[in-house]
Amino acid sequence: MTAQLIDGKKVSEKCLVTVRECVDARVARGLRAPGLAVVLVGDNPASAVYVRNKKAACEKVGFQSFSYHLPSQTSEYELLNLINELNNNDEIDGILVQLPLPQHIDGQKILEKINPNKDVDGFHPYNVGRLLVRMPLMRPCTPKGVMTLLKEYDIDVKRKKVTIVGASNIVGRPMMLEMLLAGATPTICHRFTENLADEVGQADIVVAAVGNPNLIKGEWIKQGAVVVDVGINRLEDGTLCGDVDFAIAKERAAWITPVPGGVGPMTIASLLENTLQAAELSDKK
Ligand SMILES: Nc1nc2c(c(=O)[nH]1)N[C@@H](CN(C=O)c1ccc(C(=O)N[C@@H](CCC(=O)O)C(=O)O)cc1)CN2
Repeated sequence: MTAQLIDGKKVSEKCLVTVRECVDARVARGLRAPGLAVVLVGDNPASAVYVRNKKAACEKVGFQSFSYHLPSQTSEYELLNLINELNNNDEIDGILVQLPLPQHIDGQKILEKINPNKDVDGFHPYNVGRLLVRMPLMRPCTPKGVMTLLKEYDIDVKRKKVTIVGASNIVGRPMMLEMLLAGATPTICHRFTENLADEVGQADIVVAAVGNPNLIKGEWIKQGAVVVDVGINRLEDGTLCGDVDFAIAKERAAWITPVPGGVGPMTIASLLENTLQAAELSDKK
């Protein structure tokens, strides 16, 4: 079997067109375009690329973007003050603090300072808790993007065994909650999991989100499984690869996401959808 590719770039572009149409309709009704504040602290080169791409995407859909690039020595107190200002600014519907933050800043404290209604990353414990109790509001972007991708390709997750590899707060854990909400039976694997190969081998759907190049061996994949690779790893030669050994996995899977061009672009598409949703919430205030 050779897997069919799940094209995240194509699906993300379709999502952007839909967001653009909603923005145009809002503006035609006399409402303002949604506003997204993008906060970057320090000079992490990968973060700078992601932030640039997020701002470019805002422009494409007609959002107003507000940029805050702060020096790496910015204190936690200064950053908390900025978040407070953004929380109180009525032109700003969504606040995004690019991760990772410099080590001297307590990232969790910063994320918890964001007004949950403006938390377009969906990382605030309020929003994670809402997903847990089946009342999602702002849904974490990467897991939401994965669910959108699967839906777009008519890949039904209900009743399926899903193995998620990686238990991070931003991908693995909310991914498990999304899968549970959608009627799948998720298993989450982490650094203490014994016999990862068996857990992966039993899965109808594998979601890899560890950030470890080729950790998931192609031979582990069950014939006909769906493989979603969230890992984005830059190799020494500058090329990108995922967490799954793509060359072998694609010979066993029915469907597979490439890296790049798979889940990554969906993260940004979900961010824009969440920002639009936040603007609509704020209209109702
Ligand atoms: N505040 C946040 N910080 C981080 C998040 C997040 O969702 N919110 N996720 C990641 C980084 N990230 C978004 O911020 C992100 C990563 C990758 C992509 C993407 O489109 N990747 C491309 C390849 C791009 C490249 O050439 O490097 C792809 O996979 O095709 C978008 C967003 C950590 N921080």
